[in-house]
Amino acid sequence: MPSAHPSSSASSPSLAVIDLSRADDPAERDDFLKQLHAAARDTGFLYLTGHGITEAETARILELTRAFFALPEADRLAVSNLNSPHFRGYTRIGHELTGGASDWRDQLDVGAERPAPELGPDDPAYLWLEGPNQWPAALPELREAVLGWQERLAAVAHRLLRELLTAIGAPPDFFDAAFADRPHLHTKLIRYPGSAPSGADQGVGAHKDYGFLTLLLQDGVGGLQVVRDGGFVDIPPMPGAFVVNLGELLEIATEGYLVATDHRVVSPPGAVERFSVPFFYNPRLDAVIDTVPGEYLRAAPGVAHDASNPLHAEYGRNELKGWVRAHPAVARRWHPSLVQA
Ligand SMILES: O=C(O)CCC(=O)C(=O)O
Ligand SMILES: [Fe+2]
Repeated sequence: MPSAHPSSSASSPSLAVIDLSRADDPAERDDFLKQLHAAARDTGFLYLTGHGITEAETARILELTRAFFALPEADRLAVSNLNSPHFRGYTRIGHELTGGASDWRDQLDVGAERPAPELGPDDPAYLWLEGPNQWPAALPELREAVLGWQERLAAVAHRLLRELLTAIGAPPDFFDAAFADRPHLHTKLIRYPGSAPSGADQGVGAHKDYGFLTLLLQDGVGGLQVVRDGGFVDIPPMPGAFVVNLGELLEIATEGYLVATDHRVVSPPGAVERFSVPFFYNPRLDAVIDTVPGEYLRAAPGVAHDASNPLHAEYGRNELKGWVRAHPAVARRWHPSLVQA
């Protein structure tokens, strides 16, 4: 039974290692589903192997991520997200907020490449989240590489989501319509530039992801932590594995049976840089997520209410909530009506 005790920290928890290739082996399938069910239910976090993404692909995306952040600041600021009503582009270090405090990281937000929507006054504001990306002129190969990566990971996430539904005894195609045509894919290239001069160690503050599934590629530095038994525990990098976690929409859809778990990144020490590339697999913005049917519901506790973080079953609303909270300067510039005075 694969169970990881990753190398770097003696206190690291055992996080399940789920080998997706076992899903296709009739002799292994039942055990695979049992393990996936337990991992999703237990922490909502797991290591995913057997996903079919090659070492060369992951090396390439990390290499380009490093290359992006090595560009002169002027080249990065040329694609600032302040230019984008769609929250796409570059956020400078310290300009993203989580829990009201600055995250000590910079990042490039990318999504599905689509034209800017033409919206009327009655259209939901979350449709602004669709639109074109901003790409750095100084690194022309980034566009094709990131969009290709995003499509590859979407296919893995799609398989995994269907297996997860099967694992809890639900119809595997339950979300297919919600994801059809225009899934809201999102990829972030991130750099954590070491400790903040203030001494604060918030790489990214504790949060839940807003959508369905996150597939995270992290380099070898470490710093990711998840809540467990009331405290934070390290999720060390595991070569060849993605860290997968569940987002708020899966918690809503399963009435709290599956949970979106709080996680954060502690800044690397001193001048050590850490790079990571989370990919967020999300449905159409206008999808309204119904409860997934199944026997499992007998054990579902209901969604936990947190007044500081209202959850919305209309996916676009839930996603927009997150963007406005994390990037208030973009919201103030382009969508002032969404920002409370
Ligand atoms: O960089 C990481 O390891 C995690 C980032 C994360 O949780 C996020 O951006 O939602
Ligand atoms: Fe996250």
